[in-house]
Amino acid sequence: MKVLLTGAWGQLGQAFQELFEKEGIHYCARGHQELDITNLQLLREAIRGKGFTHIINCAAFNDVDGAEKEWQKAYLVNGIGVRNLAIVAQEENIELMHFSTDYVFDGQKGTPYTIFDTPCPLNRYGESKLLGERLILLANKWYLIRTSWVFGKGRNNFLRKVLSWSAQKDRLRIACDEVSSPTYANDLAWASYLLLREGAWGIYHITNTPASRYQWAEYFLRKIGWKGAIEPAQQEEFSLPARRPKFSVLDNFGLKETINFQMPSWEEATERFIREEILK
Ligand SMILES: NC(=O)C1=CN([C@@H]2O[C@H](COP(=O)(O)OP(=O)(O)OC[C@H]3O[C@@H](n4cnc5c(N)ncnc54)[C@H](OP(=O)(O)O)[C@@H]3O)[C@@H](O)[C@H]2O)C=CC1
Ligand SMILES: Cc1cn([C@H]2C[C@H](O)[C@@H](COP(=O)(O)OP(=O)(O)O[C@H]3O[C@@H](C)C(=O)[C@@H](O)[C@H]3O)O2)c(=O)[nH]c1=O
Repeated sequence: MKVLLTGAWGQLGQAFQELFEKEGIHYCARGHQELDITNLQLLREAIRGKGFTHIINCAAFNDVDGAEKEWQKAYLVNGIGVRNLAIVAQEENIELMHFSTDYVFDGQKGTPYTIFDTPCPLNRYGESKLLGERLILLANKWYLIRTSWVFGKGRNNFLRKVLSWSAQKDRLRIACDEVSSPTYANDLAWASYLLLREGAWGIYHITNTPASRYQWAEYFLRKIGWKGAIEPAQQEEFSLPARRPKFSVLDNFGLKETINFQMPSWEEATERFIREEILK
């Protein structure tokens, strides 16, 4: 196995790097500066004849509010970029793994979304990720993994935001009507790697267990010993540019059935995150 990792310095990219170091997997990590997935010519030069067996694409435009205005940027990275990777993977007979989001769903279903359900995004970011879902099909052997509320190394995840709000205020208002599943990047990388090792291409949902933003933030802040007040709030209160689904829990059906691995609970994953990233 020889893996090309794109978007290698994001949360998930770093989780894969750590995992591959531990497992002794031969890999090549390329960040945005070194390899821009929106440039097909550059991709061909970087991949052709290098002996890669797998590409894992962790590159993405993840600014959900920003994508409302900069939708072309989002479509380019999350759509066209994935198409480029699919073309080269197809040309070179390389397996392609890619990640999508719960935000391809509108949240209206009321029960967890399975891999059978039909996407219907509420915002531009969701549209751009759905475009990527369609274009990855150009590759011969693809793994499409939807996940949600990813947290790991780096500054840009919900818990990091909560942490910085908690340093500035002694009273926080957190949405209790927004429910999905927090997903620790290390758990996601591990389960994805097991799929890769199994050679089980196809579509998957991989998340930790469900929680509201409020439950998650409260658990985290109490575990780190924050003494301020946390009040339940409604999503509408925040008047953010992008609409977000209120209930976008993904059902992991198909994962355990394939690799016999059960994703850990969000509580346990959050505790590990605190030990590994916050208190280190
Ligand atoms: N974060 C989340 O909550 C969720 C993420 N996902 C998906 O999971 C995957 C991993 O997400 P995560 O690790 O959190 O993402 P991050 O935002 O942490 O990392 C994305 C990385 O992609 C890089 N990148 C951006 N544009 C390009 C480009 N044109 N070419 C190459 N690299 C580029 C960024 O570099 P730079 O910063 O330098 O631009 C960044 O390092 C993505 O597909 C994402 O959409 C799905 C659900 C939830
Ligand atoms: C400002 C504020 C927001 N919120 C809540 C409401 C709001 O919907 C939510 C937004 O948090 P974030 O900006 O971290 O969420 P967002 O960036 O939309 O998170 C999403 O990112 C993309 C990449 C995904 O794919 C999704 O799975 C999901 O993780 O935070 C509060 O609870 N209190 C506050 O004071």
